[in-house]
Formats: sequence, structure tokens, C-alpha cells
Amino acid sequence: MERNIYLNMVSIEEAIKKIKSLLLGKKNILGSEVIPTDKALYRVLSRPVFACYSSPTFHAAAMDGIAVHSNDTFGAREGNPKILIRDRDFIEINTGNPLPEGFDAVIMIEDVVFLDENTVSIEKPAFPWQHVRRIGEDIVATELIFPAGHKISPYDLGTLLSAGIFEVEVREKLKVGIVPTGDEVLDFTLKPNPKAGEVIESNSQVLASLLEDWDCEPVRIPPVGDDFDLLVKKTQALLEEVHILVIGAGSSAGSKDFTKKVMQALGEVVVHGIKAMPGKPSLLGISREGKLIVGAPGYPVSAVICFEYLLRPLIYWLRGENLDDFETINTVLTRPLPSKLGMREFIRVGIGKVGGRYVSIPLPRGAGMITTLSRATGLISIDENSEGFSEGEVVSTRVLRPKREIENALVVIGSHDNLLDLLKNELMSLGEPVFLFSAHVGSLGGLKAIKNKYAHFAGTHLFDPATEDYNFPFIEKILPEEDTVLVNLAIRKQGLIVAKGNPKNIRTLEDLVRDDVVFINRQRGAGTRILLDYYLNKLKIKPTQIKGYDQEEFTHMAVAVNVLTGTADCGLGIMAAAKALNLDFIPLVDERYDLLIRRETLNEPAIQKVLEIISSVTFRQKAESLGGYDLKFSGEIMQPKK
Ligand SMILES: Nc1nc2c(c(=O)[nH]1)N[C@H]1C(S)=C(S)[C@@H](COP(=O)(O)OP(=O)(O)OC[C@H]3O[C@@H](n4cnc5c(N)ncnc54)[C@H](O)[C@@H]3O)O[C@H]1N2
Ligand code: MOO
Repeated sequence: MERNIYLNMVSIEEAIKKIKSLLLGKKNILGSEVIPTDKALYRVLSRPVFACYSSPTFHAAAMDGIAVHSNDTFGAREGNPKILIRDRDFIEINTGNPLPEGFDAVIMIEDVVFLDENTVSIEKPAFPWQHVRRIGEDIVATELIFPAGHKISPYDLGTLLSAGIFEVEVREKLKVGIVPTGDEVLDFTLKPNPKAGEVIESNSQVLASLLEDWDCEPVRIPPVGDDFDLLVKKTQALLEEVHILVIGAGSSAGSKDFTKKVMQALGEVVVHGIKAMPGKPSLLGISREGKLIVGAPGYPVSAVICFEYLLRPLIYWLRGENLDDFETINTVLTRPLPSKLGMREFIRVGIGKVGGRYVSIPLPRGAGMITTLSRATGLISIDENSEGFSEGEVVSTRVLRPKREIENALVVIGSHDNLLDLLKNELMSLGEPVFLFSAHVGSLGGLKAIKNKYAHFAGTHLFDPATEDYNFPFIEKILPEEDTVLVNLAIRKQGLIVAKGNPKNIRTLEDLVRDDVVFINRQRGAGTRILLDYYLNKLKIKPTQIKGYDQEEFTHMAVAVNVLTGTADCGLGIMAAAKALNLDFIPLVDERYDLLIRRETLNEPAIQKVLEIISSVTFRQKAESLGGYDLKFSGEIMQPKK
């Protein structure tokens, strides 16, 4: 089978315009159906609704008290009360009761003085219809309640039921068929256990949930293998049932990427390739019956961009509905974001409010990492005509999480430690949860983040050989002007993470120069890297003598994964990372891992919570059970060595 090379890429806007011009005759494709009112939430009325009954259907007391004839009460005032007699002049009544025949006002019980069982005195007149909800006050039978095209809200259900409308005629839901494809993808409904080369299918569920948010009806079928004839058969069958068909994966240039050919068998391909990343190989086409067909890339993030930025606007347009823009806020970029000219780029970011302004921390760009979308609280779009943004630039950022979560998020930037995950969990278990967003850029990066007010606190473990002190000499150099405090999180064991059973018998740093040992390093600026270089220097070992010295990872866990998978034989890291992956650990040094905080923020409630948690007995116990941690100083303010 020949490969699809997609050369005619168009912008997202052009792609939408192109397909719309061909679908024009197919707008408002939805038929209608009659459904019970209580099932009609967020459905769109296909014809106007008129009230069956009035509400109230009778004159009703609006307060607890007595029903009166208003003209009997005229003249009553303080010092000149009117006396009323039961049954003749007044009748006791409760809120919601029908007003007795002939009565036209209600006096609240608080304004009534009982002289005896049957006689009351009032000192204020009642005006006609005082405290009475008259027939039809809310709804008058036969009046128009909602026009056609109205989308039914939870309140509207109350209005419809009160007006005696128990069934409504609504537009049918737009049905979207979803066909996941690929020999390697496993149907998640079967709870599969993936082997090498296999992937649990998840994109169809992401799309199904998005479709529910957009008031559509998803119709998903189990994954179909990379078999052209079978793909045509399955997609054709599903196409008959739905208004729109989405085919997942197989969109790019691989030898088994059949989506374009399948779309050609069903109709015509209109767009293949958009000037956007992720999402580049997206396809748009039209079936012979005139239905929209979308080919979504297989990478999860690329698929989401295709769903949200191509499919979503087309769904709303086909239904003849207005589409709201995504909610955005302005954020200050904490890192530069270079971008390729001619491509619109979508960048996932974490957002936090630091020092009264929102900051955004870019996450990795890989389109295969669905977790980046789960971790992200914002999304930045870099225009095709832009080469990106500089650090510190204010950028419009789409919010992906509830505003409250973003407002309350604490940002920690710096060196990575597994205790931050423990802290994250503890903060979320508080009565008023605090969200912790952590970015791992090494200790030096953390210090700079505090200097620039990009983070609430930074994790740092920088050893200074000259003073044999931790962190203070670096703080003095990088933020000499700033008033900060250094709070200890833990003393932790750094050492060599090696495979289970230590098959290469690695014992000391001297073993790193052996021919049969491959090392995995941490990135420049990481405290662990500085520690390594310090000891190598002491032992007079040159980096060039170590295989793998140039291979860098950003976290202890990533180093441990390299050892677990055999990519490397060892790496320098913390014991907790080795223990988490059931690897062996050769302890080398104890080091101090601190949190750097601006003094002025020390009393902020969320920072106080952090300090309370890390000083607590439960946190200490949980941390110590991870292995390699000593929490005797945790929560204490550190002082420089004299
Ligand atoms: N030579 C080229 N290769 C690729 C190009 C290119 O331009 N030239 N484009 C790349 C880009 S960009 C993307 S995006 C991907 C899109 O790939 P496909 O749509 O063909 O998808 P697959 O290759 O079948 O799968 C990619 C990846 O995603 C996983 N996958 C697939 N379906 C699902 C699903 N339903 N749920 C979860 N994960 C899924 C699949 O296993 C693969 O790992 O192509 C690049 N290649
Ligand atoms: O553009 Mo692909 O869509 O990066 O992942």
C-alpha cells in the first residue's frame, strides 16, 4: 500500500472554511423527537412552547398570617387600631394556601395582635392584594414560554413543569460515531493487560466524554485492526447510524495508515494536514451521503486538538448554535516558548497565582503524553505567524480547570523530590484543598524562579564545596537582594541506583569509568549533578571517562526508569526513587533538601499549611517509610554555617 504524504497543509481556520463550504446544504441536519420534560436538560427545543396552565392557578397567600378585606383595614395606624372579628373580617391562612372567596389581602402574623381567640387588632392598613400571589403572577396559560431553538437549563425545567408541560419536542441529539483503529490498540472495556507493542485504547473515551459535554451522543465501536477492507466495512456500517463519523489514528504516513484511503472509499477527502501541532495529520472529508468524516491523529494530545479545534466548531455550526470562546486569562510566562513559523502550536502549561499575578509554567510538548493534558491547568496557543514568546511575556492562556483550583494552586519549581508528591496528596486532603503544581527544573532553576516570583517555593539541595554548606552560598549569589527563608524538608540519601541484585557489581563512583558500565546523568543545574561533579573532581575522574555522562534526565524517577529498563546501568539519585521501582541502591552521601520561600509570603495561609504538614508526625512517618529520608529537621528554618 502506498504511503500518504500530506503536503497541502492548511490552517485550522482554512480547514474549517473549506469543509463548511462543501457542507453548506447540510446545515441543521437534525430531526426532532418528543421526550419527557424531566429528560430534556440541555436539549434544544424544536418548536415554541406555550403554557398549558397558569401559575399560580389560584390567588395564593404569600405569607403566613390572616386573610382580610383590605377596605376593612383602611384607617388603622399606631395608637388607632382596627379590631377584626374571626370569619367575618379575617381568616387565618398559611403561605401558599388559596385566598378564601371575597378576601383580597394578607397581613403577616407578626403584625397581628390577638386580643382573644376570635378577635385581633391591627395597627397598619393592608393595601389590596398585599402579600397575595395572584393567578398567573408567574405564568399565564397560553403565553409563550420559550421560542424554538432555546436550550433548556435546570431552571427551565422548573418553568416547563410549572406550566404543565410534561413533554417537549426537541432536536434529536447529534450522533457522532467513533472508530478507534490500529492492530496495537486494545479495547479498554475488556480491561486488557498490554504487552510490548500494545497500547490501551483511550482516545475514543476522551472523545465520547467531550461529546457529552457538547450535548452530542457518542456511538463508539471497539477498535478495528489495520485491515483496509474491514475498516471500510465497519466505518460504512456505523456511518449509516450517525450524523458525523470520527476515525481514530492511521492519519499519517505509516505503511498501515489507512484512514485517508478509508475516507476516500466512503466519499471524498477535503483536508489532510493542518498547520497546527499537535494535530498536524488531521483529516476532514465528506461521505457520499454528505456526512462529515473526521480523521483524528492517534497521539492522544493530537487527537484532543483535532476534537476541540476542528470537530467542536463544526458540530456547533452544523446544529446552527453559537459557540462560546474558551475562557482565557493572562499569564506571565516563566520560560521562553520558541515556536516554528508557519505552524500554530498548542502548549500545555501549569498556572498558579504568585505575588498577585498569574504565571504559567510550560509542560513537555510530546503529543503522545496524555498525562500532560491532565497535569496542565492551561493551554497557550502560539499563532502560525509567531516565532513564540519570551520569558516574562504576558500571554493569553486558556484555562483547563475550574478557576478556584487555579487561584488556590501553589507552585513549586526546582529540584525534584518524591516527598513533593507526598506533600501534594496531603495538601489535597485538607478540608479546603490546596493544589500543588510542581515543575522540575533543578535546584538552580528553583532559585531563579523565586527571584523572578514565578513560584511560591523552590526545592533545592545545592552543595557548596568551599563552605561545605547547602543552598545559602548559592542563594547569596543568585538572589542577594531578596529576603528569603530556607526551611528544611528532609535529609535524604543520595547514592547509586542500580539494577535489582546489582548484576554489574557497582560499588563506588570509581566504577563509573568501567567499560561495561553505562551511566545516566541529571541535567545541568540539578543539585544531584553538582554533587556528582564535586565528587568526580575530588576523585580526579573526568566526565569524558564516563559512558552516558551526556545523557540527561530531569527527575530521580526518570533516572530510575532508565536503570529499570536497562538503558543505563546506574545513575545518581535518591533512595526513594530506587525503592519505588524495586531497584538496588548504594548509599553515598546524606544531603539536605530545603524549601526556599520569600519571607513576605511565609504567613500566607497555603504556605502555612505546607509548613504545618511537613512538621507533622504523620508526614514524617509517611516520608520515612519511603526509605532514605531523615526528617529530624523538617519544617525547621535553616541557618547558614558560620
Ligand atoms: N513520517 C512521518 N511520521 C509521522 C508524521 C509525519 O508527518 N511523517 N506525523 C507524526 C504526527 S505529527 C502524528 S500526530 C502521528 C499521527 O499518527 P497516526 O494518526 O497515523 O496514528 P498512529 O501512528 O496509528 O498512532 C500514533 C500513536 O498513537 C497511539 N494510538 C492510536 N490510537 C490510539 C487510541 N485510540 N488511544 C490511545 N492511543 C492511540 C498509537 O498506538 C501510537 O502510539 O504520526 C507521526 N508520524
Ligand atoms: O502534530 Mo502531531 O499531531 O505532533 O503530534
